Amino acid sequence: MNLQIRIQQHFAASIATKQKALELLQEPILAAARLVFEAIQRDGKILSCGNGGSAGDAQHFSSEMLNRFEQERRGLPAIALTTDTSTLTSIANDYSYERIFARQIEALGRKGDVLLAISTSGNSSNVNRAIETAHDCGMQVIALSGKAGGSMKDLLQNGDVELRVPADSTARIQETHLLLIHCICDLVDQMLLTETP
Ligand SMILES: O=C(CO)[C@@H](O)[C@H](O)[C@H](O)[C@H](O)COP(=O)(O)O
Ligand SMILES: [Zn+2]
Repeated sequence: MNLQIRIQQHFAASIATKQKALELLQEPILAAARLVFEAIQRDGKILSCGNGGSAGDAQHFSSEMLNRFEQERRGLPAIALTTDTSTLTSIANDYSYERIFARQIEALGRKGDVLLAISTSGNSSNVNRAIETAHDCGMQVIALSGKAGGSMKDLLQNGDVELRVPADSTARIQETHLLLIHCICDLVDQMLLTETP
């Protein structure tokens, strides 16, 4: 098989997924950025989590908050719950893998904080436990998902935002999640830069 055709197919599918996402997700992207902005305004923070590629996305987001995105501005409060291997391995070992994020939220989550929960299937039980615990702490949730939304969609409450990418391929969903994250970072920067002191 001509491998160049596969490259062309990957690009075409990625572009088509992003185009469809643009048509469906503009309002929820704006709502997600508002949740992040409002949390920062009330001295809250953003916790983020996900597995595999989505763990990378959780860290990508927190680094853009803590350091910066494209504009010069103060560092913003965010913690990726995916990075501390001592904490992750001890929770998984002493309790269960399902609790690796929830246990950290019990310790760190405060009313007014926001959880960025990332799962392409919506069926990762550790991410879903994190959502339940975030709600117990009085936090709102931004859910980045895909496919049919999985069990994650049934956990969301009023005030949460679901950004479900209209695709079935994990890779296409992940590529679009990163675009959504960059949109949110940019919108938050715009909101911060135009806020009246
Ligand atoms: O990056 C990829 C596949 O592109 C994988 O590492 C993928 O993230 C892992 O299989 C995850 O465990 C999938 O979890 P989820 O997106 O269904 O929550
Ligand atoms: Zn991947």
